[in-house]
Amino acid sequence: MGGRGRSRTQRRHFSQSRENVWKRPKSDPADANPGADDGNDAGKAADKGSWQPFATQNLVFDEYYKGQGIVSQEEWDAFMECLRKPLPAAFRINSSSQFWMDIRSQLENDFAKSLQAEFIEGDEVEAIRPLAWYPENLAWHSNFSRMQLRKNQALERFHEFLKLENEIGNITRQEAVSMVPPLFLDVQPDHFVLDMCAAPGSKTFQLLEIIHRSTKPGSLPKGMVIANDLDVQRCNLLIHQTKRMCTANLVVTNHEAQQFPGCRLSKSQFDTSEMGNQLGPCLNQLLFDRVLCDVPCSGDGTLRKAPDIWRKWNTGMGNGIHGLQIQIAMRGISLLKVGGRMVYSTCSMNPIEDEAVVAEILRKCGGCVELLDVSSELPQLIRRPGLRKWKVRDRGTWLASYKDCPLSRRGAVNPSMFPSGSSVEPVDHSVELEEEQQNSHTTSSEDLPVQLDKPVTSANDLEEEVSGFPLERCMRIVPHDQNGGAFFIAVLHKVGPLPVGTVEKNNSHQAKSSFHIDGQPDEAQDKLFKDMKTSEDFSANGNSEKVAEAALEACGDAPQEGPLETDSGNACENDNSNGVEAPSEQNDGKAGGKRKLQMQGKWRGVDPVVFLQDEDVINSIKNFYGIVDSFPLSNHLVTRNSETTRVKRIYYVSESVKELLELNFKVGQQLKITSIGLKMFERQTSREGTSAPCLFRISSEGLPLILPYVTKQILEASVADFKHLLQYKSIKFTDLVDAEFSEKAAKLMPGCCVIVLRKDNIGSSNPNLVHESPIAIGCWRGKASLSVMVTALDCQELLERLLLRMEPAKESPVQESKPSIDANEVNNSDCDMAEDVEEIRLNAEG
Ligand SMILES: C[S@@+](CC[C@H](N)C(=O)[O-])C[C@H]1O[C@@H](n2cnc3c(N)ncnc32)[C@H](O)[C@@H]1O
Repeated sequence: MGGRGRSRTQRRHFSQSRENVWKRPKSDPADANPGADDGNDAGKAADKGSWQPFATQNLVFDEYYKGQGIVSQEEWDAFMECLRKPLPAAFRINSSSQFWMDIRSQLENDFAKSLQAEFIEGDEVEAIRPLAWYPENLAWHSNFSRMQLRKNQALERFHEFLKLENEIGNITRQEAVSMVPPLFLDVQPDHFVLDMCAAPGSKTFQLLEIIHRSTKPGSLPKGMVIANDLDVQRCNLLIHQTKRMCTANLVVTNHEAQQFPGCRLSKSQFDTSEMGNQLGPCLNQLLFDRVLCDVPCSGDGTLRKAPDIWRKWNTGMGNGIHGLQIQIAMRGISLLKVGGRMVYSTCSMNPIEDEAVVAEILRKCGGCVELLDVSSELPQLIRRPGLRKWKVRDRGTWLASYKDCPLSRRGAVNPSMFPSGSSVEPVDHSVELEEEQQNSHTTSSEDLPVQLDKPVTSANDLEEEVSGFPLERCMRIVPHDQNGGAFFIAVLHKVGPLPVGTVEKNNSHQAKSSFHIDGQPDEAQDKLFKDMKTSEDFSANGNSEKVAEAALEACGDAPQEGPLETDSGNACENDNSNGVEAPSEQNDGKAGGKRKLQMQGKWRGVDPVVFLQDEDVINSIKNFYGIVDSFPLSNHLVTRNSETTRVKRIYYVSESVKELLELNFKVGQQLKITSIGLKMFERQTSREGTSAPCLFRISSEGLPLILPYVTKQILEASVADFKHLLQYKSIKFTDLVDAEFSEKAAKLMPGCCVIVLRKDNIGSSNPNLVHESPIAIGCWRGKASLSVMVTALDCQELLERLLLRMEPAKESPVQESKPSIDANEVNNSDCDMAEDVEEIRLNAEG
């Protein structure tokens, strides 16, 4: 359980990322979209002021992908027709949720049947179905678009179910194809995993689920996930997403992935005997068993859910980001252990962002990395082999080889974009180049419709290069094969250490070429590049921000919209209670720093990470809740505030994360950590809270982990009392049904306590519902009553789950007699924990 709401700020970010919405065109679509003048209804909007659907045609796009041979000529129409249709909704059941089996059973036994009967009469298409290639029926495809779900009255019950479960954190709405990359990583529970470009976190969530897969309640896996993203606001979305998972094995960082720190101890720092005792053998530097490299890209695989890409799409998008993609991937390879696996993926169909990048990795790594043939893995997933032939298109001209590229364009076109990857012989072209630049008019921009009329080399006239690498082992998922989006995936295996200097060698050329922004005249680009070079902000890789920013708009897995709720708790000690808004210096979007890497201040925009060493605090918590020694607290608790007297939240970190932190301290805090561990304890702020014997309450997020180790302040409740608590939020001791429970509750110390649903009460009649972990909630023992400390939404969900489990008995909490005291009265009059309860209630109300 735990608060799963979203703050107002976050709601704004979410709504800005809405997909498939109708938008008022900023300018006449015909200005930017050749399709608008080409029989495209949408483009013919006579009334510029009216709301128009997105145009779903772009002639440059057509020409480009026909030329690249992404699909055969015979399939072209089916491919395009599918791309123009809205994307059906897909979602995943979070296997870490306590109720995942209940939810799966509800989908299989209830919705799959009722929706089918209601909507698809006589039709063979299923209304909803599990994705055959996803393990254990955990991922689902629905044949309804998000628009249909929102608008169709008859789908209301299903839509409400999706919204509630999504908000609670029991399901995650995620594009089906975006679920694929983590499945090819072969992650094990003891693996150290780096998710290089992780926000908003859909795949991070999957990775965490996998490492937690076989852990028992109350225990933690040996592995960990570091989820990194350049964009601090998107990092906050990721923190929010993953907060729904009870994990102490996650670290969120905010770096340019291509510069991700290696945290390598110098020889002098590395005292073998000391390290041997304190750190695992791999932690003299940061190396990973698995790396997910889901890079920023042009995002044209998401056209179905982000139709504005039709208008924006041009060949410069892919060409412009190719260099950055190589840099990120190469950094990933260098951080990968020998023997480790890296998945490179994009939500773009463009070979320049896909096969060309993979080929360049293989070229640079010179035999130390191999491209794996994974054709036997996930056999039910329909995919196409990667291409070995493709061409480069620059400014409306097809180029088959780098030698065809005019000198003036060699800043923007890179040898690595071509299948052979070969550069021309290194000749000094500076004089020729100067002449060419003087004579040329470089103001025409690429791909604009007017350019289409000029004679260009036809794609078929070119003598194509063919890559010597087995790129057919890459996978391209195309929309019409499975009625989904498009994705590209390559699985790489590091078989030996990289030759020294591999990563740095070619960066300068790529840094410049990746800085190409479509439509910018060469001089302008050069100037921009020079300006950046001289500006303080520019690092060797600073280019990424600009290019990534353009690509960000298009990148997949945009956060989903839905009704929102707030709750406290990301890892920033200074945050306001919503848990999403980072400290003000971090989030100053108005100052233009919206998508910037935060570098200001001593801690570069984030709060310090500090091990909680205050024995008094630790002992008071330990004694109050009777936490047994087998649950180690010392060296596992961290705060984000160096002044222990002002600590608000205490986070629990796994053994692996603890070791990582120790290493990070030793290397001078190279890692910029925005979030770490699991929020376990929170300081009481209400008047009554501060006078309780223990100043810290157990947080909802941390409760499932610590529950088996709590021996004091914990009581078992009958189903009736448990339900009443969820229903009325606060109950006087005298109103509790079970007299023994009432007596015990009155004898608890004032302050936070844990109420566990007595196990034999429910679920026994349903053989599908075998649950190991008990159902428990945090409560507050006040002067004369018990009050729940979970959000209204969580209470609602728990009540519904209990009701479903007890269905054979047809018991309904709503039909039962109400205790004599109303929850509101209790909250106001008894004033138990008034502030906290009020805060929870307000949060729940959004
Ligand atoms: C395709 S999205 C990642 C989606 C994510 N893996 C998921 O499944 O939710 C690409 C991400 O890369 C981030 N990004 C862009 N440039 C970056 C860079 N140089 N280093 C790290 N992240 C970057 C963007 O902020 C964006 O969140």
